[in-house]
Amino acid sequence: MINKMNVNVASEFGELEGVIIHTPGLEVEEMTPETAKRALYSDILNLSVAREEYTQLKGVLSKAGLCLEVTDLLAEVLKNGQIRTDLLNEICNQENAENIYQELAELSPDELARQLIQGVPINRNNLSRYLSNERFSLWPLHNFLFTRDASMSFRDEVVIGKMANKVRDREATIMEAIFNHHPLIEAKTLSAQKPGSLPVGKNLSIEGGDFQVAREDVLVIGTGVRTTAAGIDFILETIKEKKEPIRHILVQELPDMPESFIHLDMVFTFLDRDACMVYEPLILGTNRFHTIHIQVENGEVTKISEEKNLPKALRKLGMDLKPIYCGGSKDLWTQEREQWHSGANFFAIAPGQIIGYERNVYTIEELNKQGFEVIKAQAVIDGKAEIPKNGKCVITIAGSELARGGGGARCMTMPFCRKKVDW
Ligand SMILES: NC(=O)NCCC[C@H](N)C(=O)O
Repeated sequence: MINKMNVNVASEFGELEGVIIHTPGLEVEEMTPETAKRALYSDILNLSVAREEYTQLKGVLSKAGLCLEVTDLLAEVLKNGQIRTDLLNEICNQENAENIYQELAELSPDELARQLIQGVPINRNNLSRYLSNERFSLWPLHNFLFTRDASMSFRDEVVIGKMANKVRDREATIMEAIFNHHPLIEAKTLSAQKPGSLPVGKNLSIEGGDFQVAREDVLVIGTGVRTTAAGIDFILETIKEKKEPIRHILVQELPDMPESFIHLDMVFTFLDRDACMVYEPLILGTNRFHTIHIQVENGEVTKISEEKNLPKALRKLGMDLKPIYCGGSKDLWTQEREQWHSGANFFAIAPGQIIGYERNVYTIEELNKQGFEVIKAQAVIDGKAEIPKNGKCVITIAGSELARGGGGARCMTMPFCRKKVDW
């Protein structure tokens, strides 16, 4: 019997207590080279290889804290008749699929959860549907293995994302239902899909890959193709409402192209109290992508100003982080190659204890030079290696196939509870 857990995330690396993941299912293969772009993939995946790799991530996470699967959480929530009706109504309305409401309403909670994630094949029972080029009435959620993006924990709240692309909208709707109704998790939700009366602009979108909790009072948020200025203004308005003595938002602009720059966590992740991973050309190099500091005091924006770069801005706020270079520091080509395959995307299970792809060998070598012991995930899972009690380490997972989906360890994890960091 697991006790109810309160959402509590005030850092990127406090010891992990609870995390939500999604083991990839049939949905990741439901695309062709032609439709991969619409599915937000740059290549097509092989499910059995991806699952085998994912098992390593899950194995390590399960040793660190409570590791919950979206499908199980959703199926639990769907056992309640009223919640199920409301959620189905919302999804069918959102996706113009009212015609399948009844057939979905009759499914068992487990089967409904599966279909809401893996997609509902089109029933070709009239001429329009018979001739349709579409394969599904409800699209498979190809990207749900990246549980990071549809919702984000911040202190005792969960912000429900407003996804930049329609193909990911249902992920956010499902996460909202889970956080609002699952008996195991106590959370306050705040939906960017439904900003209500908050004065925010048009084109609001915000995704978890851009949202990082540096400290209780400091957020770092990327803006680019996935998170808009209006998305960050939404967060700003909610912070203003709290009227706390002081809060900071550091904003990092991101390039639109190539697609490996979609989120901030593809170029910058926190590793420890004193270290961060950076894609140097964007985070430290001279470029036209600004770093902006928004200061909020007692419910008012008191200052918006430009900073030299993220590590310098964080240093001014008392967080002195040594930047470690994705791809190593010698060769720009290597940096570009490893950044493309999520080489900067690390997930911390505790201060200085991080998970990343073993395929990014130059990045792993650089971490090792900076004092991180390299440990293979399989060795941890098989009990042949221990995660050191207090030492720094990088636990490497296989990721040749997973990386083709466009994300790494941070993208594949949605932490909802971490221990307080002893700063
Ligand atoms: N935080 C992340 O960077 N998530 C990776 C998301 C990849 C997914 N194919 C997408 O384009 O949304």
